[in-house]
Amino acid sequence: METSRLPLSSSIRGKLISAGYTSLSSISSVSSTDLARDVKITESEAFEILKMANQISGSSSCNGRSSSLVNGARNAWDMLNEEEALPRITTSCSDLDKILGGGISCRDVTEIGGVPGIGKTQIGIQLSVNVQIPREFGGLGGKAIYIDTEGSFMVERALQIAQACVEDMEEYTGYMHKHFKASQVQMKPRDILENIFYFRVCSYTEQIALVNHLDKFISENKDVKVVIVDSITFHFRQDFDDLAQRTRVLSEMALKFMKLAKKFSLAVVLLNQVTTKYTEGSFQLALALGDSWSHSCTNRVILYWNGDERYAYIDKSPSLPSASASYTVTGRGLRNSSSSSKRVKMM
Ligand SMILES: Nc1ncnc2c1ncn2[C@@H]1O[C@H](COP(=O)(O)OP(=O)(O)OP(=O)(O)O)[C@@H](O)[C@H]1O
Repeated sequence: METSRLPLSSSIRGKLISAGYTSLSSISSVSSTDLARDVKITESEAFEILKMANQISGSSSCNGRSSSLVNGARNAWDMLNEEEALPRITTSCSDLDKILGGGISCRDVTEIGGVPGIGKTQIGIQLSVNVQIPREFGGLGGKAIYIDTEGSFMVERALQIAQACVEDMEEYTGYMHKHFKASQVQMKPRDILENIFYFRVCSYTEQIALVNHLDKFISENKDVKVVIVDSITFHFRQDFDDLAQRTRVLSEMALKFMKLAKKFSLAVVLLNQVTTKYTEGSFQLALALGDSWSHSCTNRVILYWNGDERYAYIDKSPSLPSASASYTVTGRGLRNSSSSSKRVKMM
């Protein structure tokens, strides 16, 4: 439930939201001293706000949320079957799909990070095209949301990748027609572009507002099966001085993405930049936003160069083994590179 529903003066509500307390759960999880310090109000005002937030969250959980909790345990066998039946979005690079367990997993938040030019945006565009591959071709027949914080999305590039995707399906159909009766490709590159909902976000406040609005947007556009954020980091690295506040706002945002992924069975892909980190006497590359952020995503894939070749490495996953695979970016999009996957880590 949102902070805006608390019966407070607009100035205090504004202070809470700009300090990153955008939901009742974020308020309920801190002490009155911390809240007073962060929001710059007196401790007795903070105490009153906490009391109000706890009362409202308590009554809303009695009205339904807690009952679903106590209804309780699911059995692990059902969970395993559900997990195995979950659709995955192909990356168009079978080596990469293989180490990802078949592609980018729906119902999860996957972070993909790497140095500039490694191909993060290319992967983002490829996934927003591939999520639309019709079910009869083994795809999801979904739509994509592309949240562009950097201005990197190139519509001409999306068209190229969409054309290649349609051509691949036509080639497959031609082959299948020779041997079986296969369906015709109905989809045109224009349809693919029409099914990418593009949002350009120019500040972190716009980013927070958009993420808060996504639940409603996806409820009205239930075919959305992937949300790409390119990149999650950009505005938060530029405009934030208070690191503790930045961590809190981002953790809240990550939680919202996780909820969306579970509620709508969709994949959330957060593209991230890299930074240098000083450890054990030397500077090393690490994904931006620090260690506390690294707990916010289910899976983490790091992209890196090995000589002239691009590689992807599964850095963190609750279900996939660490592994790396090479990939290449071609005019037609992501594809296998000539060398096969290896188990090496470069970052
Ligand atoms: N049409 C194309 N044909 C072949 N390769 C391409 C094409 N378009 C882009 N690329 C490759 O993709 C690279 C750019 O990748 P991308 O923009 O995804 O990087 P990025 O990781 O998002 O970088 P940044 O962090 O700067 O946004 C180019 O340097 C080029 O190697």
